[in-house]
Amino acid sequence: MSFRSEPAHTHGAPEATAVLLCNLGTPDAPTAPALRRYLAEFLADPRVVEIPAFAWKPILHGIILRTRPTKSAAKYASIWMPEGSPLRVWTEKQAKLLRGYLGERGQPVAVDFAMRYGQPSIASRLDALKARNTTRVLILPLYPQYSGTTTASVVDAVHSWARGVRRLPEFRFVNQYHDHPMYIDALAQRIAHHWMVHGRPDRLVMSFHGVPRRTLTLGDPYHCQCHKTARLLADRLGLDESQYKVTFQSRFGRAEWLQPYTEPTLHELGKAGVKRVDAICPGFVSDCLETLEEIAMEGRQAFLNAGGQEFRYIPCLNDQHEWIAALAAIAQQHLAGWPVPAAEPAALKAQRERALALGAKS
Ligand SMILES: C=CC1=C(C)c2cc3[nH]c(cc4nc(cc5[nH]c(cc1n2)c(C)c5CCC(=O)O)C(CCC(=O)O)=C4C)c(C)c3C=C
Ligand SMILES: [Fe+2]
Ligand SMILES: [Fe+2]
Repeated sequence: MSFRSEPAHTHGAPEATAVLLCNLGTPDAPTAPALRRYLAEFLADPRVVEIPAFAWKPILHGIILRTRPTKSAAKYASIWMPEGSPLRVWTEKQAKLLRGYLGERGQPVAVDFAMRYGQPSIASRLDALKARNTTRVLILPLYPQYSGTTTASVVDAVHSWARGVRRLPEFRFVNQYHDHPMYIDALAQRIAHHWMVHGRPDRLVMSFHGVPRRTLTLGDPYHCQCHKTARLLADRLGLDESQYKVTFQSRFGRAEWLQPYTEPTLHELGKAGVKRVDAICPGFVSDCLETLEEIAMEGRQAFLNAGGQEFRYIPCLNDQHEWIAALAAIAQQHLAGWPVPAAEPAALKAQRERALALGAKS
């Protein structure tokens, strides 16, 4: 192990605080080679696929990475935006907007974003922050519900960057905010606004990304946190249990995942004569393949093909004002009490002179 040589600390250079928004990641292009690169990194993470490497690697490289990239690329092509992958476009926009909302004791807080898989990597953004003399970094995963498969994997990436660095910044990590009142409020307002325009459905389906069921029995709080988010949101909207349903989507592989599964549920609702369904994905804060293709396209078809009459997908929080305000509050709550270095003597002198000019007693 060797640590990089680094420039000596530049005395007098302002030390900075930064918030790094971390999302899952996405391919660079809707093409099979880009998907192969992305999925190879993603699916090799032992946090994501908990199968011993000797058993998993032959399946990943021999089967999955030969077949899935072409199929997935076509799906990505159907949702790609002129500026790029929706997940990246929205995450970048959230970072840009959040920059305008944050300020700490007169010190500006830098805001950047990174992806756990693909680009811009967490390591590359931490390098950039360090080069700007950032000495405090708040890691804010864009996952409201904690899961070992996602949140903990972001922490792993930060630690693996840290292993090669001589002079480390201080870190703080946001673990979860599934019940944060401003997050719940932003979701409620999203839905209420949608209902003001389109009217209320017969059933609101709240679909969360799934994880293997085994992780629940092994102690992952994800399932409970999804249900708590849903219950708080339903309370806030005045829905009783017959008016909404919590489901889990995106099952991968043959093992059992959290149930009930989203698509079969939509099919059953259509078959049971439920006429109108709205779907929202409260665990995703940025629209992406899993929401725009799997729910808004495939989910809609499942419901309509089974006899349902109207299906509306309610978009993610994306760049909604209430959501960025919630992110700012979450960041500020975690930045609170973080000691910042005493002001430079020159700044203190200028401050004193301003105070004297304003009539303060010396
Ligand atoms: C293989 C197991 C997977 C686990 C466990 C998993 C957990 C998990 N994922 C998200 C959020 C997202 N996942 C997305 C895509 C995606 N997820 C998996 C697999 C697992 N996810 C795959 C193979 C893919 C790739 C898409 C495909 O080929 O079908 C995305 C969208 C990314 C995008 O580019 O749009 C998100 C977001 C969470 C929150 C989570 C656990 C809680
Ligand atoms: Fe996923
Ligand atoms: Fe999917």
